[in-house]
Amino acid sequence: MLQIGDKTFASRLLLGTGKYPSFQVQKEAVNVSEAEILTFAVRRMNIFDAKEPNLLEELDLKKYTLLPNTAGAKTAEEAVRIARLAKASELCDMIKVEIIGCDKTLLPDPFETMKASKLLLEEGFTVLTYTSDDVVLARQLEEAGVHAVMPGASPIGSGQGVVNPLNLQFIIEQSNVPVIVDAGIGAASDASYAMELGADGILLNTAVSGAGDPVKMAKAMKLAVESGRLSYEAGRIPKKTYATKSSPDTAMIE
Ligand SMILES: CC(=O)[C@@H](O)[C@H](O)COP(=O)(O)O
Repeated sequence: MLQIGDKTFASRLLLGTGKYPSFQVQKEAVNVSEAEILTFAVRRMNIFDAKEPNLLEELDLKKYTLLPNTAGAKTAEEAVRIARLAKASELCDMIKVEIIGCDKTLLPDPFETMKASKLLLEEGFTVLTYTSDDVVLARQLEEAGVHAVMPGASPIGSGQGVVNPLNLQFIIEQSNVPVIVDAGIGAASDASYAMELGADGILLNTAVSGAGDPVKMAKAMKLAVESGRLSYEAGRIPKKTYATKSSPDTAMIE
């Protein structure tokens, strides 16, 4: 089970809700993924046009935990304002802190991210923080009290998969809070690999919403996260330079 703050989840796949080709496909993909945590950008919520379909209105909120994020914020103050708005809507008291510091790479601003995380912790939020794969920053965020750290596998929407497995491994080894690998996953093998490294969960969006068949990819991601976790728990064999026979040399038929 994945535990974040005081909540536990059977699924270790967290799904983003942006950029699907249609509302129907979005609904089906969410369903097939069996994700229990759905993230959405508070600033992009459809609260203005009652005629437009709105996933949040259709969801069985007993089945899903909503994880609002502060996408669009460039400063801690903006992120805090967005988080308060999400809390006021009574959808959830969890918040994903996401403060972009560079428009080209969409990498997070470490200083504003730390500041916002601390302010929101003081206000009683359950804070999950999107961060780069910086090992020291991840440790300092945990020391500040965040409930989960969310290092990127690679830039948001790039689909490059895990570009720095060593840093992810260091973060995973040092962390006492869940490590959710967030952003950059491109294929099921990327998700499985990150889970095999020991990540506690994966948050992804584009790999599913932008896939040729998003519903099929949602299923693939569900299975990949599960198989990666099983493989991690089972314990992989050590890598060796040279071959080792896989059947014994003894008791051979002459
Ligand atoms: C940090 C961030 O915004 C990510 O959560 C994003 O929503 C998902 O990234 P991908 O679209 O690359 O999966």
